[in-house]
Amino acid sequence: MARVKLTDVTKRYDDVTAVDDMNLDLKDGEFICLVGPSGCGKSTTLETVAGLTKPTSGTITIGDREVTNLPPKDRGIAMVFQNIALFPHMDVYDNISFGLRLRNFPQDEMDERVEEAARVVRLQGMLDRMPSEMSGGQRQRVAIARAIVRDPDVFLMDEPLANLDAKLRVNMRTELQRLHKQLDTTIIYVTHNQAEAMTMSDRIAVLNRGELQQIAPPLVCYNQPANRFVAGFIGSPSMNFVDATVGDGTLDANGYSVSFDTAAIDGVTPGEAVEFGIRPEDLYLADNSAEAADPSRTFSVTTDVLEPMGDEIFVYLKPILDPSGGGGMTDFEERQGLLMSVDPATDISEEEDVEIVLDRARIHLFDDDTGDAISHGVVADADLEAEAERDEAQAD
Ligand SMILES: Nc1ncnc2c1ncn2[C@@H]1O[C@H](COP(=O)(O)OP(=O)(O)OP(=O)(O)O)[C@@H](O)[C@H]1O
Repeated sequence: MARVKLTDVTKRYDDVTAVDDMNLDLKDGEFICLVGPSGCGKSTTLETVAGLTKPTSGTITIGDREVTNLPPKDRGIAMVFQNIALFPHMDVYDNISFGLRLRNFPQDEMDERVEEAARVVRLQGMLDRMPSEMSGGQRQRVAIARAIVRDPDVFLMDEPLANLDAKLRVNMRTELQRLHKQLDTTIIYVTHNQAEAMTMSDRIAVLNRGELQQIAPPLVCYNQPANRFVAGFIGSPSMNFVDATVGDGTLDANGYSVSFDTAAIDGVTPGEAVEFGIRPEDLYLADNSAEAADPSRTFSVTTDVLEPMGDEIFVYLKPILDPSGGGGMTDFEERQGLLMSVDPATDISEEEDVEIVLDRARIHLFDDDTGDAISHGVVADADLEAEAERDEAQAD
């Protein structure tokens, strides 16, 4: 295992900046996922570490060696790609040991390494099988074993599970986590799959347009996104965003006000336009009259389409209208309504008028211009206490 460091790495292709001034510092043994929309520079970043692409500027260090100008074979890395290219005419043993044979490894050491790698990926007893006699998942494990035998300091994986069916993907995900624990190797892993990134990584690096947006443990990216982009990208379904104005101790959107401790947040002033974000699971149906009677906490909405997902129901809400009746159409109305996720046992139907509550401790505020996060879940203590008292009184 080895520390991997990218310092000011930029990669340009003619007029495209694929990677823009990337700085990453990965600890020994860390599992990092690179995520972001298509074309954001994930693969290019990985290729610069692999030595398959030379950065336009910047340096790359693996362990204590600068490798920026070294060929791939001298970097102590092994790669596993999406399209596993096993040699069809070779059995599993020969496929796994291919790289070692090229390096003229002695037979007994080669046997030992292949056996060990096969054990780690649970392919013992299959060494004389041909690739055509194996399932997609088994073939993928051969590809991983081929990387393991090289005993690399760093594994680079580019969508290694992308071609597998959903069930196998989940199995392989746990296999990779086990492998990481067992080998204790630094892994840089490119994926489109959020579940993979959330479950496997020590930290997620979120990229957009070649730029690093945030690198942090999965739950930090989820709960404290650095900016609106990360907030919208991490989490499925996506966070709801609403244009709002900062009031005096309130957050106002479309004629509604939520009491909000604006004084506790640095850098926002009354009258300022902000964007607030709330995740679908942080919206609730008002289920007691104390909540419903408190206009600072509830909104009257009409349900639109319902999507029962098995473990939850996605409830699309029609856009909220200004309760004063004034104002008419607003830009909020032209936007999509909010999405709420509720328990599958909830008694709810389409076209139903409901009162919803939003969990104020889970509101994210973003700068309207830069998209940078201003705050996450700031609620005045006094408000929370008052709410708790009302809820308690209601319960009695
Ligand atoms: N060899 C190349 N020549 C020119 N442009 C390239 C080359 N390789 C990548 N690019 C461009 O660089 C940008 C980043 O590409 P990259 O493949 O790194 O993105 P990615 O995040 O891995 O995308 P995906 O998720 O679709 O695989 C894209 O705009 C792409 O078109």
